[in-house]
Amino acid sequence: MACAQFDEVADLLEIGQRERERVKYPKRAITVAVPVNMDDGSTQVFTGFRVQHHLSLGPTKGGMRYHPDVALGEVAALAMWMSWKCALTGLPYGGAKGGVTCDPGKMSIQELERLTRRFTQEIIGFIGPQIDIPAPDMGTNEQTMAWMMDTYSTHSGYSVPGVVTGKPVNLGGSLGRRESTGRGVGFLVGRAMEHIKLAPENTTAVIQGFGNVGSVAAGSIARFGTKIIAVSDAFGGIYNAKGLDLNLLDAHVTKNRTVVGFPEAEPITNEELLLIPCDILVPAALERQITKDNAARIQCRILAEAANGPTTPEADAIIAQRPEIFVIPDILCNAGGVVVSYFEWVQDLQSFFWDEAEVMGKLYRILETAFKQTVHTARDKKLTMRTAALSIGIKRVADAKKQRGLFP
Ligand SMILES: NC(=O)C1=CN([C@@H]2O[C@H](COP(=O)(O)OP(=O)(O)OC[C@H]3O[C@@H](n4cnc5c(N)ncnc54)[C@H](OP(=O)(O)O)[C@@H]3O)[C@@H](O)[C@H]2O)C=CC1
Ligand SMILES: O=C(O)CCC(=O)C(=O)O
Repeated sequence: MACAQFDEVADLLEIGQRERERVKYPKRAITVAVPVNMDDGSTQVFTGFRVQHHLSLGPTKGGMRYHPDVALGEVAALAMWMSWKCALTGLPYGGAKGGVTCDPGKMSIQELERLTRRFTQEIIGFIGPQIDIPAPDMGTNEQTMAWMMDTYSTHSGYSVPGVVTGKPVNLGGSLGRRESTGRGVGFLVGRAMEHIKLAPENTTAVIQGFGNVGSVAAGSIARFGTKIIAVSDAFGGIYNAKGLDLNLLDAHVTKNRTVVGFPEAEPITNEELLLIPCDILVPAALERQITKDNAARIQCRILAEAANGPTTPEADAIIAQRPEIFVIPDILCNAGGVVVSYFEWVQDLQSFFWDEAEVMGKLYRILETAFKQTVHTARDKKLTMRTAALSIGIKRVADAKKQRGLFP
C-alpha cells in the first residue's frame, strides 16, 4: 500500500529516478530475536523490528507496536508513512516504526517489562536522541516508554529522557502527549465540519478502536455536540442510535477491559460497525479496514483516519468517486501524536518544560497549517485529500535528498 501510494505521487510530482529510488527503500531495517523468561519458567523467543525510513531531515521518529500481526513489511510501510507525516507537519525527522510480534493482552506486566527491556537492549545501538526516538503505538503505552528509557539510561550511565517520547510526565514526558493524537483527530474533524459546512448539532460519529486514540478522539468529537453512536475494540462493538454515555463507557472499559457488554447498547461486529450510517466515521485501530468490499457501502460525510493505513488503495479509488465523503487522510488526521512527541523531545533536550496550554496551542497551530495546505493543494491541483497530503510530505523529503546530494 505504501509503495503504491508513493509511486502514484512520485509520478504526479515527476520526481526524478535518482530521488525516487533513494526515497523508496528504508535506510535501515533491523530484525532481532528477543528471548524472554516467561512466568511459567519457560523461555519464549519473540521477534522484534525497527525500520528507519530516511535520515535526510534529522533523526528518525515513530512508534513501537506490540501486536500479533507485527511483521517486517507492515513496520516498513508504517515507517514510510511516518516520513510523510513528519514532513507534512514540518518536523525535523525521518520516519521510523518498530514493534514486537506478541499479544500483550495475554502477557503479564512482568513479562511485558522483561520483553521491553530485552528488546531495547537488542536495538540499543540504533536508537538515541540524535538517532531514532521511539514512542507508543498500538499495544504500548507510557509504561513501555518508561522501561525503554530506563534500559537505555542504565546503559549510558545517566538519565536520557530524550531517547523516547510518550513517557510519563514525571520522567520528562510532555503534558498533553497522551491525549494529543485523539485531540488532534477531534480538532481536524471540527475543521472538516466547518470546511464542508456541516453543522455539528445532531451529527453522529462511529469509532472503530477504543484505545488511546479512539477513546480520546471520541471525547474530543463529542465536545462539538456530536453523538457517539457506536464504538468497538478487538472483542467486538456496541451501538446505540441515541448516543453512548462516554463517562459510563470509560468506567465500563476500566472494569472489563472491553467495550463489549456495555449496558444500554446492542452488540455489533466490527464489520457491521463500519457500515452504520453516520456523519463521522473514525477508524482508530488496524490497517486495511476499509477495502474494495465495503468502500462503496460506508455511509458517512467525514472519514477521519485516526489509524495508520485504514483504507486500501482499491477502496481509495472507490471513495474518490464519492465526492460526498470528505477524507482526512491518516498522515494528517493522526499527526497530533508525533507533533507533541516532537515538543516532548525539544523540552527534554532543553530540560525546560511547557504548560499544557502552550503545548496544545502550538499543536493546533501546526495542524491548522497542515490542514489548510492540504485543502488548498487538493483544490488547486484537483487531487484527493490523501494525494494532496502525501504530495506535500513526499516533495519535502525528495527535495531534501536532492539538496543534500548523493555521496559518491
Ligand atoms: N498512540 C498514538 O499516539 C498514535 C497511534 N496511531 C494509530 O492509531 C491506531 C490506534 O492506536 P492506539 O490507540 O495507540 O492503540 P491502542 O493499543 O491504545 O488501542 C488500539 C485499539 O484498537 C482495538 N483493536 C485491535 N484490534 C482490533 C480489531 N481487529 N478490530 C477492532 N479493534 C481492534 C484495540 O482493542 P483491544 O484493546 O481489545 O485490543 C484497542 O481498542 C493505530 O493505527 C496506531 O498506529 C497513530 C498516531 C499516533
Ligand atoms: O509520537 C511518535 O513519535 C510517533 C507516533 C506514531 O507512531 C504515529 O504517528 O503513527
